[in-house]
Amino acid sequence: MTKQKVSFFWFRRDLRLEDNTGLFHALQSDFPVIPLFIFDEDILDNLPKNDARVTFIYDSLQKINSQLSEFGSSILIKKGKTTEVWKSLIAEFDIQNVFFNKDYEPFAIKRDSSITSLLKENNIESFSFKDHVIFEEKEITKADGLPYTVYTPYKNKWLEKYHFSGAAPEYDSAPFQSNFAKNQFPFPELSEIGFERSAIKVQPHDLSKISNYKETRDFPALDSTSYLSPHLRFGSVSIRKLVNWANRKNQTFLSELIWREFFIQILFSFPNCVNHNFKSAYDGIQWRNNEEDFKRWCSGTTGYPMVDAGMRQLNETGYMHNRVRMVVASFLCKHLLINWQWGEAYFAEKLLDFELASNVGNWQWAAGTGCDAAPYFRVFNPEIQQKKFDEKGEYIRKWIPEFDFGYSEPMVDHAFARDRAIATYKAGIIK
Ligand SMILES: Cc1cc2nc3c(=O)[nH]c(=O)nc-3n(C[C@H](O)[C@H](O)[C@H](O)COP(=O)(O)OP(=O)(O)OC[C@H]3O[C@@H](n4cnc5c(N)ncnc54)[C@H](O)[C@@H]3O)c2cc1C
Repeated sequence: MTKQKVSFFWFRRDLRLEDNTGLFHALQSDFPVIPLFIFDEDILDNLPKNDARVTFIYDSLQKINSQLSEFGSSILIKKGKTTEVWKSLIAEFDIQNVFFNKDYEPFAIKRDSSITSLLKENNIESFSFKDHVIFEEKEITKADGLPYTVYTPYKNKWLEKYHFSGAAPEYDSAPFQSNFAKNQFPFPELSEIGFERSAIKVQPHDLSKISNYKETRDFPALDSTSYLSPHLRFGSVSIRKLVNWANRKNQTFLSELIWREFFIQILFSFPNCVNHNFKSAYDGIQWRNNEEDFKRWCSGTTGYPMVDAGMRQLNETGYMHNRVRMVVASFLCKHLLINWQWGEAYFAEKLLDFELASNVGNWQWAAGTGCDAAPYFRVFNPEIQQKKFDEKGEYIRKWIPEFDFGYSEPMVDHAFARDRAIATYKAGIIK
């Protein structure tokens, strides 16, 4: 029997039907479109069985599947090593085209290049699209064509280009949805993928408090930020819709979305920054890397309430407020003199919104080793940060119930740690 010729749309970090660039183009191809998601064993094998991000991905796919049922279609879910999965799909289906949205992380670039080659060897055309940023790769560069490494000029150029084009185009697939293939693929249980449901949930995003973003965003007890980060990470919201909205509503909020793109373009242009100091002059810093100190930081038992509250919030919920992230990161790198890569790895394991570009970029910013980073001699005082941003101690009490009953002493004196950090950095920076 001859097989039906089909196109595939490969979902990755774009888990939505609406305003999805690659999907919009796939649905206009000459062949019915099979939506696909691959649970990639190369990523999954390193995660705990109850990983909250896997639960979120699973739930997002379920939502997509139920939306697809309205068109008599369904999503094909596979689990395995990506190359092996694609080999078996090529054998099973008569695939004409494959569409997907670009991912700029080094691992993804390598994966996509090898899958594209495999498809080509089998005479299958592949098409990739910009979807999870407004401007990608080399679209925002300095006059000499080199990437920006300082945020403010990057942002100015970004805004100039954005305003010049009016607004980010949005891609409405609705007119083409009859082109989804009419297959009924079984939707697996989470356990069939080898995972368990996590008790930690991704919160829905909330834009209701953004009108006061500038005034409220730094106060963790107000809990007034958008909770968009995991949704942007996995693409359950469209960055184009969001940026167009932010541009009308709040420029400070828009600037934060541009920070996200700044770090994505830094990672694209300087992939080495994942494992190396962005500024190699900082390679000589003699980190203390004390394992007992690291454990106290991880468990939120440093004796500094702002640091401890943040780490407990992270451990319990997979989220931490941005101001507090800055405080805990500075504390790890400066007070404890632990290499930022340890903190980055811990955040990567715990954060629901873990995103390589933003995580590495912000950690290097906090450590002073990054591009456009905080100067090394700026050492946040966790007590002053607490007084400024949680004056009444509401955030702290929420995460440290024992706070009012004789809280433990700081594990290291601030003035001593500050002097030690500055001296160590000074001695380590290669002139
Ligand atoms: C040490 C450290 C590590 C971080 N790791 C991550 C990470 O792995 N993933 C991640 O998405 N963000 C990371 N951030 C940035 C920031 O803390 C989170 O994006 C933010 O707290 C998410 O909450 P929100 O969506 O409510 O933020 P909002 O304040 O509502 O901001 C809206 C969106 O803007 C973007 N944004 C805001 N601040 C930043 C920033 N500093 N850098 C880049 N993008 C930003 C995010 O996409 C965010 O969702 C990190 C920050 C620090 C200091």
